[in-house]
Amino acid sequence: MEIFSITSIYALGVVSLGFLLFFSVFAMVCIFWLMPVCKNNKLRKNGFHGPSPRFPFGNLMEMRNKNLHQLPSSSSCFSPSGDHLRTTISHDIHSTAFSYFAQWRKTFGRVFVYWLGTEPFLYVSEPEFLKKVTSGSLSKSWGKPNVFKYDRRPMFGNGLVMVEGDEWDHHRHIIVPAFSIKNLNGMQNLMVETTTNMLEEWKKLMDIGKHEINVDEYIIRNAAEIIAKTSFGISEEDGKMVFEKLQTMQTMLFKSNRLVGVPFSKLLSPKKSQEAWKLGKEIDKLLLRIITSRKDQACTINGQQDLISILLEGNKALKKKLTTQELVDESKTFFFGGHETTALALTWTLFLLALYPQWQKLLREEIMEVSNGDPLDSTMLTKLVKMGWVFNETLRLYSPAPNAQRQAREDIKVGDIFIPKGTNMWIDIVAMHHDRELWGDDVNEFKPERFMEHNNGGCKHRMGFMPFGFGGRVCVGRNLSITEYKIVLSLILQKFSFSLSPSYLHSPKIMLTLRPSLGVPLIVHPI
Ligand code: HEM
Repeated sequence: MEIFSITSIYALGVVSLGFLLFFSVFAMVCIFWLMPVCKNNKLRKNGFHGPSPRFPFGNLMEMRNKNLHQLPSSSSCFSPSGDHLRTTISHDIHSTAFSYFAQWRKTFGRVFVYWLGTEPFLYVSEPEFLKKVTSGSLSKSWGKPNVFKYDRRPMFGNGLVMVEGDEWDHHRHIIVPAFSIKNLNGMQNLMVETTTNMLEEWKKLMDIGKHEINVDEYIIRNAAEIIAKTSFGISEEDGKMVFEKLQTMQTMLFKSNRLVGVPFSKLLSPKKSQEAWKLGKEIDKLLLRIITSRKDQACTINGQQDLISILLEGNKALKKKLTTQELVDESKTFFFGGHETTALALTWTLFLLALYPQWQKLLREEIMEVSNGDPLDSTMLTKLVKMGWVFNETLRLYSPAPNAQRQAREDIKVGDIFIPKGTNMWIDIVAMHHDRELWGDDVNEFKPERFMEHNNGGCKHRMGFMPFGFGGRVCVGRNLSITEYKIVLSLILQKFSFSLSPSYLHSPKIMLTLRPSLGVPLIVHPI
């Protein structure tokens, strides 16, 4: 009897395990296959087509293979004369850095469906479509894709870039005043001071006969130092630590061969995921120490409060305050969002000005006209009009933020367009900035003067030029980046002239942001 009951318990256990296994497999098939297929069928039924996905990678393998065939265009094989470089380097980066999208666009049009793993994405590079499905009251129907939330958490936490709905409203309301023109003006001396130190380093290199400088490395460190001081008033050492940890984390999280959307892909590189989360925690700890020490005492730089002090003060006055962890996440967001994008705008500008020395000359003359040799102040910065055109043209050709993503939080119906709840959207900013139909035949030429008469560079659609995003979620740091850009570029142009090094290889690549993946070596000379 006893033996019978042990056997039956054993059998029951095996059967339960069998059922559990069956239901787990069934649930996985449903979540990772049937549900996405269902979503995809709905999209197709509503007229959205695209390349055929393969389980479990979707179109990831095709994307990888298509990009492997695109080699960087080498300038080192040619004589480094300016004219020659101008004809060998192409600004048509959409067809090289994003060749998969460029090819699918030719086949399926400006809006189509492609898959990252088991996640279907509605690819959008048509401004009118984007306007229709996101403007007005529909803006609140979109959030940020869940599939990226886990990946990006160590970097942005639950900061402004990631939050949604009422929580986003609340965060944005507290943060926007910190970026007021008055606050930004107070940060200018610090930007000048930090950049002057960087340029002294360049001068020292030249004094020992070294004229080739990898400017991208200096520019990004300078931008990190500026944001560390203007945001948190933190020491150079702490700033350097946050910067280095963020850089390592970014390399780990956003290497191009990531398997986004592929079920259980994290298990393939558990060490890297763990390491990134560990770095995220270390940065949190450091920022937490800074914020806690600040709670009672505001920090001033040149008599001006830094961003975190302004945030803390704004927070004190509110009924519903940001928690300490939310403040840490916002600080991380400022740090990351605040240095990389501006540094890239400056780096790509130096590359373009090296390629087009006539614009270097024009900008130098403009700085002299406006400042008369005196240190630049905020009124003078607004008068650097041509520099503003160069800024816009650089952001158009080499947009540091190459795309934006959304996920529909509810069914969206506009006219005959139907987008089911849960649909991801991939907005290809680079494609719109390089679209011949929107910009004309000179779309891939560097022509800052196109911004002379129109703020949107004469683009045929208002939303065809959107380096800072669109709608309510437009970049909060826009004015900070323009101020920093004008100050750093003016100081460089006043002291040095530069051309592209023969060792330069043109290799724009996406790693969350759009980077010159092999650096920007310039030959620099004092004026
Ligand atoms: C040239 C420089 C910059 C570029 C090209 C840029 C680009 C962008 C873009 C495209 C978005 C929209 C993303 C989306 O819709 O998903 C965005 C949002 C944001 N940016 Fe920037 N950005 C720059 C500088 C900065 C700076 C200096 C800061 C802060 C110190 C900053 C902080 C943010 C934040 C917090 C958001 C989220 C806004 C929200 O969702 O409400 N950015 N940026």
